[in-house]
Amino acid sequence: MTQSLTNGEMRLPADWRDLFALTKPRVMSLVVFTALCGLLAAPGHVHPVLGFSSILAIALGAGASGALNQWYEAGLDAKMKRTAGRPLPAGRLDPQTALHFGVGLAAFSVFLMLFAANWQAAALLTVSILFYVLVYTIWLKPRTPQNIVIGGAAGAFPPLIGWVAATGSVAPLPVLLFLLIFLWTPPHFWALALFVRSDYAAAGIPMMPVVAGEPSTRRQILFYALIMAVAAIAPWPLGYTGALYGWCAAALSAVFVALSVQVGLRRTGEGDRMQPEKRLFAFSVAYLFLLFGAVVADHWLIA
Ligand code: HEM
Ligand SMILES: CC(C)=CCC/C(C)=C/CC/C(C)=C/COP(=O)(O)OP(=O)(O)O
Repeated sequence: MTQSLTNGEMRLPADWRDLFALTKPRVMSLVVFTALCGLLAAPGHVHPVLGFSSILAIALGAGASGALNQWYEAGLDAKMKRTAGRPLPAGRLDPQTALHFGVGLAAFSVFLMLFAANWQAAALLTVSILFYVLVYTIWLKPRTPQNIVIGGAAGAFPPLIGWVAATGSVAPLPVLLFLLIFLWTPPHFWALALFVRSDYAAAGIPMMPVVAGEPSTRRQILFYALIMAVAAIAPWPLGYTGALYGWCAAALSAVFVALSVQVGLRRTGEGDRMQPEKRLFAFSVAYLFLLFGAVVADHWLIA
């Protein structure tokens, strides 16, 4: 494998870039950020090297689960416009390499966590990887439109894992943060599913807009956004965070709910370019980045 120079810029050889793409780096950036915030918001002091290694373990574990997800779904991904260009359906990577990469990285991430932090964090990391790959990808996703409601729990684990890596135990605040991501996932994903519905229909994946239709999906987005807002603000009145977090959570959640009302009260997006749905999807990502940033800022202000 040689490195190639393109336009004067050093680029990774194609196969390394494909392995990297297999880890879903853009999606996992938010997973890793929420994990880092969980670790930084925990009480006590974590040695920087051990803290860094713990977050690296979560990044590698999340990446491994993304790779295994793509290995299992290569056939489905080939049927959808959004995913047809991924390394496996596009034929740039062979399935066996992807499988070995995913399993090897998953095992390495759990051992790294075991050495860098504690067995509790390593156990939680194992559960999240298995949850995403076995419970969500293999079991629920092809069977039920509730797939992301239940399976989405996998994506809610990282801040809890970060906290447990730092402290060795669970506490109310990271459990509330788990609940927040759990309730955030349906509006995050269904906003996107509304505008790529035909992709999922073509691949025969029973996502909510395909099975229950648009109006029902819109109502459910609004429902989850409302209870998510309550869960987001709750740590403040319950005394687990201060007012800085509280006001940030209230302001950000107000915008999230306002965008969800726009999506929720629309009859149909057909005939236009689904602008409100795209706005909600984009904001959902910014929302979680900012909210978790606020958890850490609030913690440092109080500490
Ligand atoms: C089962 C739960 C979830 C499902 C089904 C889901 C699905 C998706 C899909 C299909 C995309 C489109 C872009 C792509 O394919 O790369 C996406 C984007 C994204 N998701 Fe999720 N997601 C889920 C949970 C999460 C969680 C828990 C996080 C992080 C905490 C997250 C963070 C992101 C980010 C940051 C993007 C934007 C990536 C970009 O900029 O392209 N997602 N999600
Ligand atoms: C620590 C750890 C293991 C974290 C896992 C984090 C996790 C479960 C994130 C879920 C986010 C994600 C990539 C969803 C994509 O759904 P999809 O696979 O249905 O999307 P696709 O249609 O793009 O393949």
